[in-house]
Amino acid sequence: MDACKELFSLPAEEKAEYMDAAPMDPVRVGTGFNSAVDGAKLWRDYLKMFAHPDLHCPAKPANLRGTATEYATRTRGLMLELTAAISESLGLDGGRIAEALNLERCFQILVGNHYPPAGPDVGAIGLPTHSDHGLLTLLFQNGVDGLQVKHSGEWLLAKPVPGSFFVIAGDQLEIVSNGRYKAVLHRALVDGEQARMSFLSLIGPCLDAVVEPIPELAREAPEGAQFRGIKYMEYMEHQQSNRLKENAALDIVRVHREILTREDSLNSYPVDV
Ligand SMILES: O=C(O)CCC(=O)C(=O)O
Ligand SMILES: [Fe+2]
Repeated sequence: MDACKELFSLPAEEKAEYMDAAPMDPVRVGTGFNSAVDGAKLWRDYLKMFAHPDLHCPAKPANLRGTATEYATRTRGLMLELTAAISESLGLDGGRIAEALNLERCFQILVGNHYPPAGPDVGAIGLPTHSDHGLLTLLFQNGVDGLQVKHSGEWLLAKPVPGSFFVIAGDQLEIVSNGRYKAVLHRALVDGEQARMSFLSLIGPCLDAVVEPIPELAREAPEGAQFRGIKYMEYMEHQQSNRLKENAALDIVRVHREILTREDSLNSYPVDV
């Protein structure tokens, strides 16, 4: 987190090469600071770097690469263990999801978010409502709250236990589990006085893997397969490059898809997550 803070405070010319990056470039630095998008002020600086199969990292600050390598390795190990437990919770063999998604070559990304204090600007938000495109995300924050999750139609403040990770289920988990696990809708609010930082490690399937409900789960579900198969890479490109409302990316693969009104699909933020 310190290395990340240092990166955000580097002069703009040191970060410039990563600031013009496109959604699928392996290192991206961005700011939503003070930018008005559809009337909402996004209040966030971020760093994103692909961490697996290959780690891509800005050259500065000098200690970032070492820290990121260790962080990526350890959090990946933990998420693979969680995936095995999830697999068993679905009545499958522990290795079944890892095998179906080729997790040996899983895609992993590290994200650092910095939300400066918003002061009296009550209209500012950190990150609008979305679900994460991957399988699982581990979120760690500095002691300032702001993450909210939607549960039974209500926004609840997620208060991670200090020193622990908060686990977020992503879109690929919803697909592969045939909807038994739901991708969590979440958003980040900003604090009036304190800067908030969050650091995320996300794993997804191998980019070439075609993700679909595990056949055993689809067979035992009365309504059959809830999603059609899609290559994870294509899913991610779709989610990252479109103006989508909340978790509407899942709708492109949903079999019994709800009909979106034109207004619904246009009333959206370009969410860069
Ligand atoms: O900062 C947070 O609490 C949430 C960040 C987040 O959801 C994301 O980067 O995808
Ligand atoms: Fe997220």
